[in-house]
Amino acid sequence: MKYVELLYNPMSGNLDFPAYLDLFISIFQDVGYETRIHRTKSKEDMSSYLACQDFRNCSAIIVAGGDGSVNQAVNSIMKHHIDVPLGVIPAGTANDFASHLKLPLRYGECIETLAKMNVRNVDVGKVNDKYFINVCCGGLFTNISQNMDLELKNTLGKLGYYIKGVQQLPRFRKIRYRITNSKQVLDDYFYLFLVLNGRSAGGFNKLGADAEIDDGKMDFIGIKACTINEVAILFGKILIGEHLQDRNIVFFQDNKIDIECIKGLNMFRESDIDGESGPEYPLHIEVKKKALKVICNL
Ligand SMILES: Nc1ncnc2c1ncn2[C@@H]1O[C@H](COP(=O)(O)OP(=O)(O)OP(=O)(O)O)[C@@H](O)[C@H]1O
Repeated sequence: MKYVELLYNPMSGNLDFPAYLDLFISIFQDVGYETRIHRTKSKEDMSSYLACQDFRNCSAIIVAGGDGSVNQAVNSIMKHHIDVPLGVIPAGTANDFASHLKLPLRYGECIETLAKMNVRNVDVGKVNDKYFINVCCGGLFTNISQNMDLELKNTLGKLGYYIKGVQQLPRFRKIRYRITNSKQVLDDYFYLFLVLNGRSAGGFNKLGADAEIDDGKMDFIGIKACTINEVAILFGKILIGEHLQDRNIVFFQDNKIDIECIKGLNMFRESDIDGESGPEYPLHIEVKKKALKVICNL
């Protein structure tokens, strides 16, 4: 019998996904699949469960959770060469990857879409020994998702990120990065940088340029150290997706980017990948073109 593996993080988003388990089972049953369910207890549980299962007869691994849960699953799938398509149910606070795949945000519609099993190969980012699906970033704001109180996140959702962001403003510090791409070396002071695989991060859905899911390129967006007034104007432009031309933005696309932190390392020792803590500097970032099979709505 064909089956799909459903892994759900019961702590993601506003904790409502478990009420949809029967709907999930019945939608997949109608198209001929049994469901095997694993309720993940922790990050480690997600990784160790995926590492030790036999997926030979499995038609899809479906993760219900936010970008953090999906990131954990992608890391295991890539590291253990699990050749099974990944499906995502946007049950988290920020669901950037699900948006990138154009999956509906309502659970019922999303499950119906996943059951059509429209599989495509998409790009995955790799930084040092970790994989990311949406974003690898560094500098100011980058640890917001990692450090945010779970209750605040679950009650306020994305608004919680913005509130935390505003709280960080008095800590504005410039950081000197040396950034090497295939054409040039940039050495400058920044507040933060983002390397995007898709277009969105942290719920901001117009951050990157128009990008294809399998074009083998990442967008680098760096916000240069500037005055607080200029930062305010820039954030206004980011909200409407008109920031890439701003003089305080460094923007380029490439498939390999190296980033060294020259000054300011004490405060920002680690990077952030998909809202989880990322590797320490220097960062060697590359695109693994079409390396991941996903169920999408494209
Ligand atoms: N795989 C997991 N299974 C169960 N709990 C987890 C898992 N991963 C993280 N947690 C816990 O769940 C909470 C939310 O984790 P995380 O931020 O990684 O989830 P998420 O899927 O990105 O969802 P959200 O977008 O709501 O944050 C945290 O308290 C974390 O400790």
